[in-house]
Amino acid sequence: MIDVSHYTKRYGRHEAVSDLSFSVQPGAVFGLLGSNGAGKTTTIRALVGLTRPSSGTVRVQNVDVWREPVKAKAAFGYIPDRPYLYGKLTARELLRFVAQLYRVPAADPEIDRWLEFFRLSDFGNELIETYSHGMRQKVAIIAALLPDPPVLIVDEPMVGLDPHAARQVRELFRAHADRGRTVLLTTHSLPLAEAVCDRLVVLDRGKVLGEGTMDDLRARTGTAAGGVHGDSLERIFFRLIDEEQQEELRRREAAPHA
Ligand SMILES: Nc1ncnc2c1ncn2[C@@H]1O[C@H](COP(=O)(O)OP(=O)(O)OP(=O)(O)O)[C@@H](O)[C@H]1O
Repeated sequence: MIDVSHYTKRYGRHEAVSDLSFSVQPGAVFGLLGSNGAGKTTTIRALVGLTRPSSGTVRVQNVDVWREPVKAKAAFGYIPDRPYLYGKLTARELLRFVAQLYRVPAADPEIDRWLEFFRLSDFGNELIETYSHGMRQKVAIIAALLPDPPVLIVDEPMVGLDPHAARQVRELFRAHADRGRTVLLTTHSLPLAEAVCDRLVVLDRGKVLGEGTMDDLRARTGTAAGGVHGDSLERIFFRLIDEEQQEELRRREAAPHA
């Protein structure tokens, strides 16, 4: 599970994320949505131990990421938006290295299976520096999933993937959660979020505009309920952003010199 409690991140006087709280239970895919600069990557970086919170706590599998980083990091796989992979290793070498770090038993057949799954078998012994962007992204996804982590944290997973791979990855995330694991992802793809996420939080300029299931968000925004027949996430998303902009306008009119 993932637990974010009153998380705030400040850069100088700028508050990138303000008092964000949410939790994700095993078996669920949770989507973190928002406009550019909303604070999605900042939140993910706190959760994976890369950017220290200004206040609040972030926990993975009941372990505080900033108090017990090694224990927390053993519990999650992380797919960054711009993965760094060792270019002078082949995909097989890199994946064996990951398997050793995470003590994955009998990893070689598993690595072969993953390479085959992503149509990379013919390239498994080529240096990663020769790979296309999408091929690197696939290797990063395999590296995160190879240890079968209880928690998977994903920042913008679909960038650079072809439509076939994008569908595979979408199904992988769903299947991972359906096996009792926890998945958190950020994405700008509203159709992806709508297809795989059980719950969502919509952020804008560091603040939560809405949180819950699709039907919770429909109720919150007054859009039409009704499961798959209800209003789309796109409509809900724009309604939330629109409401926030009108609210901002009212605040400015009330205090023009603030
Ligand atoms: N290292 C940093 N120093 C100063 N400000 C930063 C830093 N990293 C992020 N920010 C600021 O924090 C805010 C949130 O950025 P973040 O990268 O989390 O947004 P995002 O929701 O992931 O956006 P995008 O969809 O564009 O990737 C932005 O205003 C950004 O300028």
